[in-house]
Amino acid sequence: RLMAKRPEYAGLDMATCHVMGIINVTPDSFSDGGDYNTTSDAVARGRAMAKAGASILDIGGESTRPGAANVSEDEEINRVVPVIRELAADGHVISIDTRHASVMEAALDAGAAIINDVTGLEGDERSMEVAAASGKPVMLMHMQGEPGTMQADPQYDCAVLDVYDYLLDRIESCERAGIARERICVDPGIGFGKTLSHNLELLSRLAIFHGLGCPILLGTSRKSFIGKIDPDADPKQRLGGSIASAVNGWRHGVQMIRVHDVQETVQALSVSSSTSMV
Ligand SMILES: Cn1c(SCC(=O)Nc2ccccc2)nc2c(=O)[nH]c(N)nc21
Repeated sequence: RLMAKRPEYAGLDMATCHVMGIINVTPDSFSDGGDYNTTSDAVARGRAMAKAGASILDIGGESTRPGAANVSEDEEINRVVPVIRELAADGHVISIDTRHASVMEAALDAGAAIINDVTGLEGDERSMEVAAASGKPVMLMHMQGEPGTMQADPQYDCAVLDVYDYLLDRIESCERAGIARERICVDPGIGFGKTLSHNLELLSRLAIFHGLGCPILLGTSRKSFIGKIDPDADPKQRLGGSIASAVNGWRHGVQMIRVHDVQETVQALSVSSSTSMV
């Protein structure tokens, strides 16, 4: 009897929903002051997230928020490599959140298992070749414009179909470069060049992206669309909305969810799946 091959991505079973923990290795994310605090705090946070049930730890050294301070590629490397090295040595699955090829190379060398690029491997002309040569899984996210200006006036004919077409184009570009579809994950890029209504359209029609034949990653945690729905909520007061949008993603069959609050999200997904007759 032919055994059905269980869907897999980065060694993870794609028949279930995984939580990806966010680790921003930027001085303002952790205690201000020397790198020692930043590295050791980030490593401790990663270990806690893994213990709380995160399947992947997403490590980034450059904030992509509008108005964020610029970081040199070398500074970005100096921030993320020590953290990746320690957490990869523990055996955790690490994704490197970067749009720079040089940072991808350093992170992969330090043990990163996945490339998470908010520019869909377009932000640096060497990214595609670095990703292809690495043989590692990639995460392709949609962004309209650049982080600094993307929220000025986002325009789409139809946000869902335009994002779908972009992701299909990026997948085909990756395949031409030798990246098999089996090592590609797609992501609609909530908050990256989208108005509130664009974000809500995408969140309510996430299942369409299964048509691309790749696992789907969703990042909604603490994002400003939640603050637009509940204007009183600053980023640290958006757990309810983050959880609700994670469960919505799960309901649409999303396979990975990128969050700050791992334990709470893991619990919400466990209760959601336990209370739904499948
Ligand atoms: C690196 N990265 C980011 S950073 C933006 C962020 O968290 N903003 C934010 C966080 C907290 C509060 C307000 C805004 N978002 C995604 C995503 O949605 N998908 C993938 N694949 N990678 C991503």
